[in-house]
Amino acid sequence: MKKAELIFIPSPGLSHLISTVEMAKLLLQRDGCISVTVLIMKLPNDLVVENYTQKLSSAANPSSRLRLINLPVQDELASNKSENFLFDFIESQVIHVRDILSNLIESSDSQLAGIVVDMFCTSFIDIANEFSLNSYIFFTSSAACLGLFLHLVSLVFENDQDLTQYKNSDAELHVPCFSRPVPAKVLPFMFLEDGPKSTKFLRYLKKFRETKGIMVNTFSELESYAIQALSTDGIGNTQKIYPVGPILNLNENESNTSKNESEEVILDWLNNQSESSVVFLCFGSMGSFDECQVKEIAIALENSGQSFLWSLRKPSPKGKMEYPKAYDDPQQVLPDGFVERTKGIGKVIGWAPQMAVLSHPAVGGFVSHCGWNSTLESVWCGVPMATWPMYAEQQLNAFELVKELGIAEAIRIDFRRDFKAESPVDFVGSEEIRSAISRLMGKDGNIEISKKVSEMKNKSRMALQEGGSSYIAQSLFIEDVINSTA
Ligand SMILES: O=c1ccn([C@@H]2O[C@H](COP(=O)(O)OP(=O)(O)O[C@H]3O[C@H](CO)[C@@H](O)[C@H](O)[C@H]3O)[C@@H](O)[C@H]2O)c(=O)[nH]1
Repeated sequence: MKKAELIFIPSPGLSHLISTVEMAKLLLQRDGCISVTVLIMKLPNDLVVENYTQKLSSAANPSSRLRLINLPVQDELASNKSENFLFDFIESQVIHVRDILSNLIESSDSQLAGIVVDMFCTSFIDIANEFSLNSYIFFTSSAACLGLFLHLVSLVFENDQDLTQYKNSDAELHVPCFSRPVPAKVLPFMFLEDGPKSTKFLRYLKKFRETKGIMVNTFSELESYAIQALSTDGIGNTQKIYPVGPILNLNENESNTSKNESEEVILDWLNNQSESSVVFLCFGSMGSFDECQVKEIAIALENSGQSFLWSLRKPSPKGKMEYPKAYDDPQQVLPDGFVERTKGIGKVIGWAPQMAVLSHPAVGGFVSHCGWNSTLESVWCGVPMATWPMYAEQQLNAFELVKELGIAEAIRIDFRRDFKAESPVDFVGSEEIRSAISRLMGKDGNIEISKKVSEMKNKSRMALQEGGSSYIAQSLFIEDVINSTA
């Protein structure tokens, strides 16, 4: 039987790549007729992604229906410091993607069923159109975020609104995917800046309308309101929405970039802590704080008396889009004597084996930047969160988690940090952090939250089982793909 081949094109960076690859693997597992080629874009000097793709390639067996093609790394872009760096980089790949698609159409023993791009890669939809291929989106954030993005597109392109009016504004927006008004303070900052970057991103998002369907890394039980709104009047278009998640990397070995601290040592340490006693702090692949804020967190942890596991990494060099790296010696930024005084109850690490940590029974709470993958991982493991968003759509996620879904404590909802770590624009004092951690970890503080998170843990697992909501959504997507190649 002729196979249907999908071409996945995630944007550069680990978080989008990992969930895309996991999505691809799941489709392969679900249907023997599907094969997938993932086109991988690596930013210059991205050793983290390099490491991940190498492990992935060496694990793939030759008969595998998952194929990886590395798009050329363009070193000259390493010196591009423009605001639009990411978009320039992605657009510079158009020519290569066109060549690859053309070759695949000629040579493949499968029929190309379409391309699946993520939110930053919709410029490739034009190429799919040239070859009369279908386009789909794999949306790596929440359904509520998707709803907001589509709403902003219609405000700008249909209602001629200028989004910069919401910068530093106390206004609230009525967004179909949210049951309550959304404060302008939690809108992704990128949209509020006057410049080519926000215009470009909005144009990318407008192209969602040209796709046949949108797979969202969420599940119906978690975001029922948003998904209902999207499926009825949220978009006003004909795309199908497929809540297919949570799509997680349960085999972390592939993405573990740990250098200083092996997973074993960390898990051994957790093994010696009592159940639900440890607060885990981790701020995603790009998360870091300046020294002042690091000290404040340390004071809060010490004053809380709570056991802790803290993934602490140093800010990337100014103006560089690099992952923060572990400190050679974290004591250089921690308060004097902190490591000594907290020995036994606390551990400071670099990159964390996050899924393994969240799955460990000793972990009772998670201070998170609210990246969507981290959010889903926390829900999957039934660990309540405290929100400390930093950039991208994380403030919106924090708002959703705390106010809409009631599954997280707030440290802050609208904290912002400059993506390029050029200047901290916000600061949280130790007492505010300590008191949120106490609420998160306290025996009485978060009963409602704990209850809801533990319900969602069960529901997230059921959603993926045969007959579950996400399983059915995956089947519908597969049916659409197979039918369109018939
Ligand atoms: O020390 C670490 C840090 C991160 N991770 C993993 O890295 C991923 C991080 O993903 P996510 O939580 O989504 O955060 P970001 O890396 O910040 O992801 C980007 O992409 C997400 C999905 O679109 C967005 O929600 C975020 O705002 C955006 O910053 C997760 O799987 C974590 O388990 C680790 O394993 N160890």
